[in-house]
Amino acid sequence: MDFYHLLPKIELHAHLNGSLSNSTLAELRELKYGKEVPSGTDDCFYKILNGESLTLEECFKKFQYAHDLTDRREALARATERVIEEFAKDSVIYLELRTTPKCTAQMTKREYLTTVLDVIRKSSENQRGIVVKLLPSIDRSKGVQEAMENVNLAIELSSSFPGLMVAFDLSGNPFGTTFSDFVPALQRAREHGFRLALHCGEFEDEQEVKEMFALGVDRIGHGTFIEGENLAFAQEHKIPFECCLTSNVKCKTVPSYEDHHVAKLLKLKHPVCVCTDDFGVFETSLSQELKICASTFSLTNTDMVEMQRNAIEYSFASEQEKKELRAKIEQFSETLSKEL
Ligand SMILES: CNc1ncnc2c1ncn2[C@@H]1O[C@H](COP(=O)(O)O)[C@@H](O)[C@H]1O
Ligand SMILES: [Zn+2]
Repeated sequence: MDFYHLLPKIELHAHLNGSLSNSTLAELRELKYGKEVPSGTDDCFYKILNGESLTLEECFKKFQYAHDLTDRREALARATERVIEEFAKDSVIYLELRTTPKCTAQMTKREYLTTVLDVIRKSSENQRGIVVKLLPSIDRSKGVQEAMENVNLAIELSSSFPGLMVAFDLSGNPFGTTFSDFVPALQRAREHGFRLALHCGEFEDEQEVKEMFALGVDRIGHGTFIEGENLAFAQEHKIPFECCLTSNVKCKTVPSYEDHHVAKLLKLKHPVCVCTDDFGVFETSLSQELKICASTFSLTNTDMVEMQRNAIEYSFASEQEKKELRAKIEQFSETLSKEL
């Protein structure tokens, strides 16, 4: 089996509903609508079911499908299980999964969040060799009131799920929203012990990045357009970047793998971790992302092991968990050096 698959990996930036593979979508579709693919099913889902290649626009439709198919507890639980299983199958040993709690016709936001948390708790009880944490997300497009609702809900539930919700994410379509409006909610999360892993500098807005830094960001999601003074600040404070290569190339926020900003960060020896973002939507895996990173920037296997070792330090795992994760990487590294 190949090195990237076997390498014990750390995933720090993955959205639950973007991480549903084609087979998971097919399974959830059957759960909701039955075996028959009804006539009139749009071509795109038909392509997904048949594993045909998709255009970018069709890839983005997967978010809509995913949201439709995870609108009730059983389906959401199944989706969460599948995502954890597929990361574990890819030798991911630590996963920080993020999701926006949603209120649907069939469930409340509280039910949404407890469903996901219950599955995560069970997955660690089953000892699948993967540690999973949850980062509740704030979807910017849903507005400030929902943001505060999410924070209050997470605060309320955190004592029932100790150690599982470690940080808050801010994501979603940023256009037409103002970051400062979300500061009170994020500040409240912070005061209650949540770290902040925000989508930051995903588009060009120097001022917004400054405001995020002023609030305090523990990790930067993407950071595509962080340059100049802001980059200097990130360097001074050693704020890690979560770099999602295929996501950025497919969304065209970077022109190519070669031109991805991770190149600049690697050169600066700035803390970075390579992540998938939405492996279902962008049809990738963490192994594949690491392989692309290594081959594009001529990194060795030793460099890639080191990248995973470093990612442990950027994670929001507890000290005990970090110790156990480090041991797994060391064990792999020793086996590797014996084979050489
Ligand atoms: C491509 N780059 C991105 N930039 C910003 N937000 C993104 C994103 N990819 C995903 N999301 C956010 O995650 C949601 C899906 O997962 P959940 O329903 O929360 O589990 C999307 O609806 C969007 O809000
Ligand atoms: Zn993201």
